[in-house]
Amino acid sequence: MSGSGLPPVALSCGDPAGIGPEIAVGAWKALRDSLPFFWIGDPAHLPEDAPMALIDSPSEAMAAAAEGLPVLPHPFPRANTPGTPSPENAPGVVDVLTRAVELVRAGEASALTTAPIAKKVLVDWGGFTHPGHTEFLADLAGVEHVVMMLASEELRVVPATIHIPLADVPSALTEDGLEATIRITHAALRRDFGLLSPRIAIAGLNPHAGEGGLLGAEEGAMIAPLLDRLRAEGLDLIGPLPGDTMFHAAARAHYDAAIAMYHDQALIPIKTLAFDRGVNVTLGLPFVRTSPDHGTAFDIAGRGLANPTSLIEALKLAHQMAAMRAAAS
Ligand SMILES: NC(=O)C1=CN([C@@H]2O[C@H](COP(=O)(O)OP(=O)(O)OC[C@H]3O[C@@H](n4cnc5c(N)ncnc54)[C@H](O)[C@@H]3O)[C@@H](O)[C@H]2O)C=CC1
Ligand SMILES: NCC(=O)COP(=O)(O)O
Repeated sequence: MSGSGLPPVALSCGDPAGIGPEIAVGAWKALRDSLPFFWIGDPAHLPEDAPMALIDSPSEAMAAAAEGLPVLPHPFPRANTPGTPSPENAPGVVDVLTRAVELVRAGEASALTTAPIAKKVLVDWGGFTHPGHTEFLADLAGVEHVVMMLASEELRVVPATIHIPLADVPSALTEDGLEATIRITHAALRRDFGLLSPRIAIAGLNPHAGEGGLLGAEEGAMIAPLLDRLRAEGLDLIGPLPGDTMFHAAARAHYDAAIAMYHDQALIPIKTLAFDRGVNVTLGLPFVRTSPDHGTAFDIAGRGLANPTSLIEALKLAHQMAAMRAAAS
């Protein structure tokens, strides 16, 4: 237990050939006195000079943090080569993730923060059958619909469809799916972000939100009628708005979160505004999960260039959400 009375946050190693190991050490340096967390992975995959403290159980993390990054060891078959993912190590990345979830679900960890994985590496070599953590965690938890939110001080944004080809977006956008996304987002803004009457903006799919049907039909046929129905229940919804103009500073002042129709419509604005500080949060799971907004950054791994700030923000948000849920229960 920490000073807050909560167990520590579990941090999965992600792909060890990416920047995960070095930013975990950076996060420990920043948070060692304020936020208990532990890293699950192979200690031999950490940078050579990294201060670390091996632990046998998450309950030892708080005390161990005085010495170094608390590490719950999970041996991998191969040594690490930063920048070059190893086929032999790929199954271990998935095992660590599964082990971290088990610790959270057993109450030994208060929340899960994940370091980045390379999806294709895990699908090709790791027996992974999902396009990302979000879908994998939903499956592990037995939840049908979860929501990906990217959060920063400047903007919170949610893609209504996630890791699918752009060509599949129109058929994947269903009224039921969008309704679930709006409801889960609304509930999370209240529960996890303390916003009693959240204002949510919803993007259109097409240029100019369809321009009255001239540039696309989805807005008039599905999105606008759904928003009208939910507004009648009292939800504070704006839209459908043109995706190209809803993210400038003055527009952002009118909402607490924006729901976009596809991955890049959502992630381009937040990564432009706050790439080094954005946090990816999965909403709708029975436990808290956050992650940095960036990926494995194989191009700079092991070179001392990686910025740990997004991971630090992810750990802080995980701890804060776990504390809010504990206080409310
Ligand atoms: N949550 C997760 O597990 C995520 C995983 N990915 C995965 O990461 C892999 C690489 O994806 P990319 O599109 O190249 O995105 P990326 O975020 O890994 O890299 C994009 C650019 O930003 C730089 N960068 C990223 N994080 C940085 C940091 N902390 N400090 C300094 N520079 C940083 C990289 O060097 C690169 O130039 C893909 O396989 C993708 O699936 C991508 C996003 C999230
Ligand atoms: N672009 C966001 C991303 O790929 C993160 O996905 P996930 O692994 O958190 O599902």
